[in-house]
Amino acid sequence: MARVVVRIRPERPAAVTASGSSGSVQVALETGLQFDVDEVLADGDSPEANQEKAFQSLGLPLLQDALRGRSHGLLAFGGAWSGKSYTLLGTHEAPGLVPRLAAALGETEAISVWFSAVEIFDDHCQDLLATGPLERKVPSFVHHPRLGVQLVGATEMPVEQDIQELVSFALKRRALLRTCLHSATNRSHQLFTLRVESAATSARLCFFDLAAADCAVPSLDLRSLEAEEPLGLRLDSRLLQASCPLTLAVTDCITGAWRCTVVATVGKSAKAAAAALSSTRLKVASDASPRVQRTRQEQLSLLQEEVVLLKAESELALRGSLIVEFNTRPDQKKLARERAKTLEWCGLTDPASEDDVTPYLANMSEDATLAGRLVYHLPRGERTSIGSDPDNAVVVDGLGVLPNLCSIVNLDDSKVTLSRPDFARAQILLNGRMLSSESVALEDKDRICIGRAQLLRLHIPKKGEPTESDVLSQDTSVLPASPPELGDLSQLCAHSDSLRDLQYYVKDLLPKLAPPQAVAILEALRKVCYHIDEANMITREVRPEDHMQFEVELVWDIFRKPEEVLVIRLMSYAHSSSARGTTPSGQLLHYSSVARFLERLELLRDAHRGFGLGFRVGASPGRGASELARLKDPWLEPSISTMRQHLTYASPAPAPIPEGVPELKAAIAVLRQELQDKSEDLERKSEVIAKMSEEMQQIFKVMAEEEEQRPTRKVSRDSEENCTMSVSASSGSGCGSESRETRSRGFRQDKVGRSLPSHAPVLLSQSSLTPPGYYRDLRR
Ligand SMILES: Nc1ncnc2c1ncn2[C@@H]1O[C@H](COP(=O)(O)OP(=O)(O)OP(=O)(O)O)[C@@H](O)[C@H]1O
Repeated sequence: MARVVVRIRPERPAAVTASGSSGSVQVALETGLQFDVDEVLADGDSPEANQEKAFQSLGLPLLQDALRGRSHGLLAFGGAWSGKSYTLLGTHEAPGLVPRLAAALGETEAISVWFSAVEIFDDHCQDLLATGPLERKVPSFVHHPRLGVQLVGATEMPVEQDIQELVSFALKRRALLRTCLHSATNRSHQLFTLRVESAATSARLCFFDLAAADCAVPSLDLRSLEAEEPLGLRLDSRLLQASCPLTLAVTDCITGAWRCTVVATVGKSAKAAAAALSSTRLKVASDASPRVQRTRQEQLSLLQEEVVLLKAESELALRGSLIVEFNTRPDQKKLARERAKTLEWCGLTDPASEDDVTPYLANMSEDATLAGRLVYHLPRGERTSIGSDPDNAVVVDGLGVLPNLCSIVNLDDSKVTLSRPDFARAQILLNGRMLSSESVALEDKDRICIGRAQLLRLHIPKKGEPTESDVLSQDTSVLPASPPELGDLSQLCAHSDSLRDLQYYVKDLLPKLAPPQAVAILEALRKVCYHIDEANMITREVRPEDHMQFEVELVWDIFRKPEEVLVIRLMSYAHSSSARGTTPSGQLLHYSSVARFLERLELLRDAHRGFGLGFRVGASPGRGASELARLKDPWLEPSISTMRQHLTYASPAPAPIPEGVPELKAAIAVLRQELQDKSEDLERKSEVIAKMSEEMQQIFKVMAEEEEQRPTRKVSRDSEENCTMSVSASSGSGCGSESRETRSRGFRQDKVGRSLPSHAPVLLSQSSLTPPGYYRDLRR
């Protein structure tokens, strides 16, 4: 409940009478209205004594609250010139509540006091302590659910010096109105705040100098207070509707969050006194309890926490909206269906794959971006078949992959077995070795090489989660890292066709060498033979008709490095027919070192890929391939003379480059001129041809007419003479410019001087139509 005090100026109106003692005073008006208040301050003649009395009554409770860390609001209601500002601020001679409180707080140790002054006018706020242009500083009131209403953006000055200077600075900047009664009356509401900070507490003392109802726009609506409804509830609804700065500013005072004091000042006007005393009916929401005031540091950390939360919330909201947008896009469902279908077709999905215990095969690749991209789950209790046949659960296509290569069975998510038919023994390697029997139990992280196309690694989650390095491992070596045992020779030979061909030779050789050297040679042989087998597989698949085969030979210089002891030869086994049958006769195509062979193997792999795409690769050695074709053939070794020939003659000789740019430019200019001359000449010639063909048309027409008239026409000798004379007169103009007289008589002269009828065919002279040299040019 707010404490209500009435202050009556010395010149009190006769209409106001007060009776009763402190704590229960009745103020009555002539009109009959009565108000119960807590205290009445009737001013006497001494201004200083009056102000001191007002401080004792109104100021001390505020001082005690501030020192205890409680905020307190004081609302001053009253008519124009009733003494509101006088009560709050006073004068230099008789300071009001604010300067007295500031002085009292300043005397207390370990407390700092800050002063701010804000004007609320016509629903706008202005900072009265701002030193720049007013419009640059626009403070505002912000309602925080836990910290209450906060004044943001107002200048706060530390109260270290005389506060009167700050007060008079602020008062000079407020909006005033000149009326017929008063020289200047307050047109706006003002809020003066003392923020009191100590190490443990933080409190605010807010003083509202509320303008008289008839002077301010808008003002607090006091009429509804007469209905004695709880103002707190009413203001809450107004808060929601209007966010009026004044309403926001007083919210904490009258909703019970802060303690509140109401001062009704009574001046000379009886009407204004009635309006002011109406404020004494102000009721604070009874169930509200004063809010615990937090220190500045606590407020700061609370706000920082909220900023983090709000950021997270907005981020969450943004992501949520993105997910909703993504999911509601019309093509998403269709795309998801198609993706699921594709994965199903590839054998890459299974309902069981959703749990975390189903074993799976993941591909290994030297390229880290491709490693682990293919994951084949092995459903529990099912047989997962692997091969190039589309009916298999896992379809793998590529070199050395048979239609039905092997199958893997997941028995109970921890026991997994692999079985393969006997004919596929060379096409499946488990950890670099062939399977000793048709069916074996697999272990976690076993490497399974499918033909020469795919290297897969088994993961059994129940036996340990694969690490990231497991999945992205770029170690794609198929053969085991451990060196072979000398006693393993027959098993190694069983792995490899090429090594099997050498087995008797190697068996003889190895006992003659020191054990380390023997192991090193065996290891080198194992690696090389593995690659030779691949080269032979490619060769058989891509060009079976050429019967070519790569083989290993050992150079009998065993003190060199093992790789240098081995050489690779390419043989061609054309079959020759004889009476005994068909016998292979080998022809050596070339030798190469291991390093060179490995380079060639890369080319062969490319050729195999191209073959898969339908390209014909290489030139057959037995079909008299051209030298150039041999050069491009990755199997064949071109002779030195072929290469030299190719380098010398195959590419065209480069055009001589002019020594300097000026010469080049001159050459271009000459060529351009020649081109222009030729095109002009061509134009002239085409004009002439057009004219000639026109003339020819005329001639043919005339001939046709002549033909029709021939029997009736006869030329007289006399007429012929006339014609000759006439033509002589016009000589020099040529036949093309025959005279009017000649034509008028129907005759003209031919080339040899004979007279002809004017419509007879005529050979045009060179001088009349053609340019000089035309016929010469034509002959060219
Ligand atoms: N109790 C008082 N004793 C002596 N002088 C007073 C008293 N109250 C007010 N005055 C004087 O009356 C004049 C008007 O007072 P004040 O400005 O405080 O009124 P106000 O209610 O704030 O008016 P407005 O709302 O119109 O601005 C001032 O010069 C002030 O000094």
